[in-house]
Amino acid sequence: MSLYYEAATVLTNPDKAGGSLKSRIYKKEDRKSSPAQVFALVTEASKWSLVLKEVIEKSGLLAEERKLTPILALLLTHDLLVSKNGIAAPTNHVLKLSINRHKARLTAEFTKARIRAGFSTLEALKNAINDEKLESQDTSRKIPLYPRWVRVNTIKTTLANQLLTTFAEYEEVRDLGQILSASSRSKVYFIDPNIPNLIALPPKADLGRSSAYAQGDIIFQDKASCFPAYLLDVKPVDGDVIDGCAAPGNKTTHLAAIISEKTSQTHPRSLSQNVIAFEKDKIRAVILEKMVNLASAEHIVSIKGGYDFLATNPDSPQFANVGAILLDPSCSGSGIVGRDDVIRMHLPDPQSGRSVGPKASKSRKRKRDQKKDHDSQLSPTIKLELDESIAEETPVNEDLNERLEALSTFQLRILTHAMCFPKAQKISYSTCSVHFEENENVVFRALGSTAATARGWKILKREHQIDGLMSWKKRGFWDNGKLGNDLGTSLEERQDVLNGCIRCEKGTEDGTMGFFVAAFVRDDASAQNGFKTNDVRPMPAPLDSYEEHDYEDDEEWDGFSD
Ligand SMILES: C[S@@+](CC[C@H](N)C(=O)[O-])C[C@H]1O[C@@H](n2cnc3c(N)ncnc32)[C@H](O)[C@@H]1O
Repeated sequence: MSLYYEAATVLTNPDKAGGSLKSRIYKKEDRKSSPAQVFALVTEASKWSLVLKEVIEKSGLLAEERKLTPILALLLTHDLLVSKNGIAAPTNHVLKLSINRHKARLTAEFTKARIRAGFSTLEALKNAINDEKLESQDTSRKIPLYPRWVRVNTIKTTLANQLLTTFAEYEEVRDLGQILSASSRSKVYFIDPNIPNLIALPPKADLGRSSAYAQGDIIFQDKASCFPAYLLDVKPVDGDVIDGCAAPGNKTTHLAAIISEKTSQTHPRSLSQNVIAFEKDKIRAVILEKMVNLASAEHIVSIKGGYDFLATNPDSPQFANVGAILLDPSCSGSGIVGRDDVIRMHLPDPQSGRSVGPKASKSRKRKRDQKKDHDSQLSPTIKLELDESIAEETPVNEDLNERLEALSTFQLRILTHAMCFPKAQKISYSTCSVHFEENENVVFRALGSTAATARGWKILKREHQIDGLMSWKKRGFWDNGKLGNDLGTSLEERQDVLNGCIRCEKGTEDGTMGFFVAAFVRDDASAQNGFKTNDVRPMPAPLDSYEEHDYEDDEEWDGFSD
């Protein structure tokens, strides 16, 4: 099979093979062309596809060359007009013959398209395409740009060291906006002012094959996802830390990094503080283990794979030293943003140019007999994920209200369960949801629970939060219709709780996903003494209890990401 047929098969994906574009190309063994050649053709042709789609449509190529599908036409036109080496096929190859017949018309349409786009030379057009300037003008593209957030893994390295090595050729910019508008080739970084050891790179910065990433020196993690471990502000005096819902492990490894940094400052030789990471889903627990090992956090993290955090007994001696708990339970995922490291291939309309060209009427006659091309039925734009990534959460859309009720019941159970650990002094609760039901609603109901009142759990007020988050402006909100007013709190207390809640919005200049986090601390003086853990056990699961999501991403793990 020729390079073009092979590349077209990768794009149409008739076997419905899962995985990213890279894994589909590089893992398939029975291919004649080299994977690098197929990958280069597909990615380069995608970059040019906005322009070439127009060229092909105006030339009437597809109306005349019935052997060509829109994808084949795009790949061949790319090599004919843009590639230095031209069409990679013998002179008498059927595909080469069919595209070469239209060389004059395609070249003329290409020149007109370039001039219409405002570029006086081919070189200027090439530069604009490489800098994705045409893509960013494409109005069909609604995904806002997000930076590529990179957390430096301080278990293995330091920010200063990474800036001198991995990012040695990069230049620092002082404004996140410069990062958001930078092209993927720009070597610029921005040091985040809120979270230590976090930097932002241009949205499509490709570090997935860098040795720093492969060795676990850097971790791709959204800024908002770094808030919970940082807000928990674990210190050596806090003892062990539980991560109740850990996979794929971004927050677990962040907790481990914070512990390792603080311990090396205070007790350089001893590391008696552990993170106990629970993950109910066995497949995701394997991913968690890989991530913990890659981050070199295995001496700090003890993984409880396949364990339900809700089934733990808080009074068990193994948790006697647990002083802090991080909870990032399953949620609707409504705050998740589609990452922008996908490539888009804009396909020419197979019906275009039917009236163009001398053979158009003849080809119309043949129309009914013609077997429909497989890829002519594809959507006009194919989106392909470049790299594999394991999401922290899988968004769900169906039956939203019912889903939110079941999820918030589960989230409240898990939070009130955490409040029962006798030595725990701090808890962080987070979701990547934008819904009040899963966020402030859960916080208020947890604060009103017997578990909280018996043990004196309060919201961590804004003024007591760690500096980088105290200064964060977006705070919790109140939704009148969704939680009764009878909470037994004054308006002032309610406002204190809302101010303690931290929100991130997606699609803003902050460059984060939609996210929520709040922390709780124990105030022993206000605890209603005399309760035993059993008295304050959280409510039993309701009939329509939360059911685990079907995680789509349980295929072979190929690196970790947000
Ligand atoms: C939102 S994800 C956690 C993301 C993770 N904190 C991170 O930053 O990479 C929620 C995880 O909790 C797990 N989970 C849900 N209920 C659980 C339970 N009762 N006990 C332990 N793990 C649970 C899910 O399988 C899922 O992997």
